[in-house]
Amino acid sequence: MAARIIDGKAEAARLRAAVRDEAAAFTTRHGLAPGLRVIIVGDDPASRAYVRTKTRMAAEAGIAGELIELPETSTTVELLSRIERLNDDPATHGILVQLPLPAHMDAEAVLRAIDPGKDVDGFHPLNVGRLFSAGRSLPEDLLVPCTPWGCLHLLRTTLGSDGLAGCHAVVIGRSNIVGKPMAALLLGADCTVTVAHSRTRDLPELCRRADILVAAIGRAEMVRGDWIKPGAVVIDVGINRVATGDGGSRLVGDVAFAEAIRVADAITPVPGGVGPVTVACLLRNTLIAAQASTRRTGSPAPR
Ligand SMILES: NC(=O)C1=CN([C@@H]2O[C@H](COP(=O)(O)OP(=O)(O)OC[C@H]3O[C@@H](n4cnc5c(N)ncnc54)[C@H](OP(=O)(O)O)[C@@H]3O)[C@@H](O)[C@H]2O)C=CC1
Ligand SMILES: Nc1nc(=O)c2c([nH]1)NC[C@@H]1CN(c3ccc(C(=O)N[C@@H](CCC(=O)O)C(=O)O)cc3)C=[N+]21
Repeated sequence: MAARIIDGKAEAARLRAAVRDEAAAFTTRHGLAPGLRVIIVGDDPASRAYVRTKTRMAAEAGIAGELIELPETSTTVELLSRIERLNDDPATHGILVQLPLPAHMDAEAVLRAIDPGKDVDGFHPLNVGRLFSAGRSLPEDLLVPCTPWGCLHLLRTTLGSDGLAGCHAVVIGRSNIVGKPMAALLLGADCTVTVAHSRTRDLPELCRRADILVAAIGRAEMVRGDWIKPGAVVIDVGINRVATGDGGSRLVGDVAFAEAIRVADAITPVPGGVGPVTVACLLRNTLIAAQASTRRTGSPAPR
């Protein structure tokens, strides 16, 4: 039987509707909408398209989103001073710096400079540390990286809230954006977790032992149908643009979808899987950051 297709687009719409209700209540209470600032450096067309989606979705959810576009030639110091100003701005509750940054910039220093309370990507070392030291339940105000949070959310909607316990989860990829935080969240959900990467031996054999397989590699359709355990749940994080015969292009994931669908119990498509849920989580994190800032100070102004 063909696998269930996990509808990330529909789930994202549900998440955004919930954010919209709470954002409206926040705005009424505080006279100020939750505010998100997305900074993009350089003019990579794909990155620009993503960030435009983020700010448009924000507006629809009642979040005041603003896109800050900086030239490729900006320096780390210039970006840091921009972040400092946003850290001090009471109307800014969430700050996201689109990655990757140009190679001449010090990305680590940039991520460290963002106020951890406004770090809606969850990439600041303080938030990373809180995530990795959390147990089964995450602190309510913790800003968790959006993509892995979205993957966990889709797994819970597919398997039920207790359906993950005891599962062997294999995560392919060990980046700070996806693989590592994904592993931390799955551990917190009582999975037995294996993290694979480019030096892992016999990856197909390892994957065949996974009840839950998360692919975050960045290689088009690398995971084949015969790597998948019958009945497994497959989460495909990969976003790869490949050329089509007619001179156009299309998006594919890291998993060979047409093969996998014949073996898996459930699978996320690309597009329409993890991507939209990632964006919904960013809005959710902005709301959480805004709410936490008022708890800290009694007003929306964080200082
Ligand atoms: N849907 C969404 O919301 C998002 C999607 N993405 C997509 O997810 C994918 C991964 O992103 P990201 O984590 O940032 O990518 P990175 O390039 O930072 O990490 C890729 C990981 O895959 C591993 N890898 C590469 N080749 C192989 C291989 N042949 N066998 C096993 N492991 C391999 C690397 O191993 P090693 O560490 O050894 O080099 C690395 O750990 C990309 O397609 C990206 O576009 C990313 C973020 C959000
Ligand atoms: N600081 C930072 N935070 C990020 O979260 C971050 C980042 N940098 N850099 C790039 C990656 C990538 N990423 C995506 C988010 C949504 C879709 C998405 O919505 N994709 C749609 C398709 C979009 C299309 O059609 O092009 C989908 O999968 O259906 C894709 C990719 C977030 N990232």
